[in-house]
Amino acid sequence: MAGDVETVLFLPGLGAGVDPWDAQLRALPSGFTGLAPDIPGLDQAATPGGFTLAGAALALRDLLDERGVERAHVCGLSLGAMTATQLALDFPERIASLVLSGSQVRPHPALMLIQRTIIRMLPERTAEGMAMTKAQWLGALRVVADTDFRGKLASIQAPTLVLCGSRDVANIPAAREIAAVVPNAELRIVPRAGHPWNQQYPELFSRTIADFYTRLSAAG
Ligand SMILES: O=C(O)CC1=CCC(=O)O1
Repeated sequence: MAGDVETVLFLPGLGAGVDPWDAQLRALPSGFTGLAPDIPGLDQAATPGGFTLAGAALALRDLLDERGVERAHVCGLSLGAMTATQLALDFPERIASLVLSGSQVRPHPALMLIQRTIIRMLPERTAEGMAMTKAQWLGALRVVADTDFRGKLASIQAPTLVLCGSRDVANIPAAREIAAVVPNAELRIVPRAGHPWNQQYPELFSRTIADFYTRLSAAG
């Protein structure tokens, strides 16, 4: 942490658009500051091996080095939450806490296949609307599909808030699994919320994480 100010590193989901964490950056409690980079390497996802969670975690560790941040609170949604998990596994000493929303442990192969099949049929302009190409989108989803955090999560020591919208039904089993396996985790299933609920209910998301960070600060 730089000086007395604690840093929250926000990591977005796929195709989250411009400034997806705007509301949360503005609503951080006093004593906290935010960083909200893109997921590193995602622009290379069309090339096999061009984007990996381990590569993204390494680049984020380098970003923390550049900014002089010794330990960060990391808050991720979806692919961002999976990247946050990888960062916590690879560089545990750099992680003050985790917020994992709509994350995954071992994505269901059939669901991933269906998702990729649908995306292949979409027009290119759908991906352009997410500031990606279809090839990058499919490449990133291949990385998601190949991820398997089973057997690894129990080593995470950082205080962890696991979140999932009650309408994000595909990710609720993973949220329950993460909260059961990570030793210092708490779970909140958020009524009426969907998958990208930091943008759907920005004030509620901001209050939820602010409460978590304030409790951590008070606990010292
Ligand atoms: O939307 C994303 O970021 C990709 C993804 C990971 C888990 C999930 O449900 O979607």
